[in-house]
Amino acid sequence: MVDVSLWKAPVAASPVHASVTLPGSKSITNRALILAALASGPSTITGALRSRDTDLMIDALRALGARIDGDAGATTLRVAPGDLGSATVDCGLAGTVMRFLPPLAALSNGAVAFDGDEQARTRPLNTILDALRGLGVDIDGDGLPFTVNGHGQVSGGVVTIDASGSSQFVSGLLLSAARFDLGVTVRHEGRSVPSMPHIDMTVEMLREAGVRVQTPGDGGDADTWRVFPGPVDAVDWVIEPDLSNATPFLAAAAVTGGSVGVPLWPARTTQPGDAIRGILTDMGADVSLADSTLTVRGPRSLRGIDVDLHDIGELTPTVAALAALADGPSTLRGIAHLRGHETDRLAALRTEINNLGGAVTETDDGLRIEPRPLHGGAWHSYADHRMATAGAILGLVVPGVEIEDIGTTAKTLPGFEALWETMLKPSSAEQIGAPS
Ligand SMILES: O=C(O)C1=C[C@@H](OP(=O)(O)O)[C@@H](O)[C@H](O)C1
Ligand SMILES: C=C(OP(=O)(O)O)C(=O)O
Repeated sequence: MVDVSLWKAPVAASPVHASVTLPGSKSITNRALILAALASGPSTITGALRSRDTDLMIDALRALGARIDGDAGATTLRVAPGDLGSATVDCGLAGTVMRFLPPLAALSNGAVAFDGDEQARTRPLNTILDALRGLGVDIDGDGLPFTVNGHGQVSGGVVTIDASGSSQFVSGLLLSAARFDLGVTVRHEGRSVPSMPHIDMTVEMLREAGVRVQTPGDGGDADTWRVFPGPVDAVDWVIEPDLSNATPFLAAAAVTGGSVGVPLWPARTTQPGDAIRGILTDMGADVSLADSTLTVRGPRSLRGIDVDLHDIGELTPTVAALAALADGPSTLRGIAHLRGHETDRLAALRTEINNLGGAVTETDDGLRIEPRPLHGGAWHSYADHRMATAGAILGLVVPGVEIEDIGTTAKTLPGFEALWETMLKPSSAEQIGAPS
């Protein structure tokens, strides 16, 4: 149920100067959990994110038969694979749970019943269920709720899908495919696949677990990914900080003319959040990476931007908030698929920024944002963690922004309000820590 209480977004009385340490990446944590549950021995996961999306994944894998040691909130997890059996899975509103788990559930010996939040029922899902049917899996239903009737084995083989709605359809099939009799060859046909770095993340993590993968980039056909059958090795995973969750904090420096540093920024990563460096630079901020800390120094005023976010759609709410505060117009393109995210993010951003006096129009594949003086008002978050954090960015410089259901940030960043409020304290340049 949506919490309709309002959180008064704090205004930055002066430029923000802070160091903010972020917890682990949602996307890497949930992939590591899946691979650990399919592995041939016990794995450890260090620096795991504990949030609604990752706890739903942990609960589901435990219900399916994996043993996961680590109390509520523990960021070091020991995962021992077990025999997979009947289970009930709550997907919440998590794309990674609803799309990564059905292929794994197909390997179980028993019926695995999936459901989730009411709002999750409208997220695109049938592509992966149809793909699994094409690979020999018995499934009742075409969307939430649905049941995967596992028979302990999946034939696998070649399947053609339209993954233009979500990269998670491809990632989900690839993650479990080494355990299918024939592995899998996924061919995409349709408009281009979004969020390609997330598929690269999947491929990289599979290879780290000793799985043989062929991609379009290494001799395979265009838009085709192949996972060969074989064991999944146990790995001691170390999770990078969540760079998408870092973006609102970096934006705080950009919109207040301050400076924010994020330690433990990886030198090389498949996380889309890394692209915030180029975006903030193009908007006029000074961005530097030294001694593993990414530091953003805000300009006197931000420039508008014309940017294709097709590969990095997750960053759209942050970029839209930045653009609404820039001194010239912006165009965000390549993100039609955001209409199937936690909420229709294009409609939500247009509506909420315009409610504060903005001038945002929706295009076929994105947003056009004209700068306007903004005023305070209620900001609806639509159970979308990134809508809530986008409102917080605006609230730093627009007095009177009140955010509905700030607790929805717990989807990927529990404790967001405390981290945000601490960032605004004068002493916070010293260190703001993630929970350990
Ligand atoms: O694989 C992943 O971990 C994700 C892939 C992307 O999904 P889409 O391809 O549906 O945009 C991204 O937006 C989501 O937050 C996480
Ligand atoms: C789209 C997102 O999440 P999900 O994994 O639920 O698709 C997101 O975190 O921006």
